Amino acid sequence: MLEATDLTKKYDEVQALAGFSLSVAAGEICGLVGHNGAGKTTFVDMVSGLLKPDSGAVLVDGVPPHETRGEIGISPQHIALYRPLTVREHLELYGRLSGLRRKALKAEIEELATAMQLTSFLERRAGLLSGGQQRRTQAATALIHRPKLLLMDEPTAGADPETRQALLDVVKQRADEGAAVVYTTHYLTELADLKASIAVASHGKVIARGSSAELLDGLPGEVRVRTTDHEYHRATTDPTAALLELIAHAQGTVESVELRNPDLDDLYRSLAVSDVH
Ligand SMILES: Nc1ncnc2c1ncn2[C@@H]1O[C@H](COP(=O)(O)OP(=O)(O)OP(=O)(O)O)[C@@H](O)[C@H]1O
Repeated sequence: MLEATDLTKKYDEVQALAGFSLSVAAGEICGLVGHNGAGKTTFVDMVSGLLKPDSGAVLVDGVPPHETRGEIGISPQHIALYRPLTVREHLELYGRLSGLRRKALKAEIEELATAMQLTSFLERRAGLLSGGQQRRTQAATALIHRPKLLLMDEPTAGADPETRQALLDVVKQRADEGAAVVYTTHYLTELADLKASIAVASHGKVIARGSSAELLDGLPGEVRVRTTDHEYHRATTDPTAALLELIAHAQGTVESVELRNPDLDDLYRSLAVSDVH
């Protein structure tokens, strides 16, 4: 569904994208992670057709993004709502722009408002919504026309747990219905919840790509032993051996033992992508 190949983009002296390639299939949620300034938003803007690459190509369903705008839903990183318009007017506007009319439009608005817990705010102006309500409205404008490609750039930034869960549930449902989703986030646990494949961006390119199981394979987890005297911990790919060794050398009486499998935070650290430009 999405094929991006060797994208480059330079802003004056900053090489924002330096050979960024990423493919996402229909029905797949791709979690795009990476440090601040890695190029995630630049990539999303390119796929949505807002920005032209210096070189490289983007194809959405086989054609360039500007030829298939109606099939793309975008939830930008920064809230971009029209303050005087109500939530319903936003959804009507975005729905109409994509060709939805009358009954079909009304039905989509009702269904999405319920799923995104927006029903009681439908007649409220965007300027009077709380931050979390604005986030949900923003995401809903990307979803209203059931696009084939969903670009969600940190859609849960600053959202409360309930808002976050409602959004994750709708994104999962849309992927189950066949949408390809690019989902950027700094909350790695969300990607486990979404059962997303992972793409790790660093310095303008994708440096690791696969299922989380593939990317976590071989990474060390952690063993912790707490005794009456001390707490011991060790990173290891062989938890049983590490645990026996820690217990053999621990001082005091063992109070608790904890085994932690590697998670996406470990992956992030192992790829050393936490450096900030
Ligand atoms: N309009 C612009 N003009 C100049 N430089 C820019 C512009 N937009 C982005 N950049 C630079 O390009 C690089 C990539 O930025 P981008 O916003 O794509 O990163 P990101 O991965 O989305 O970061 P974050 O996680 O902070 O949102 C950064 O160094 C940024 O400062």
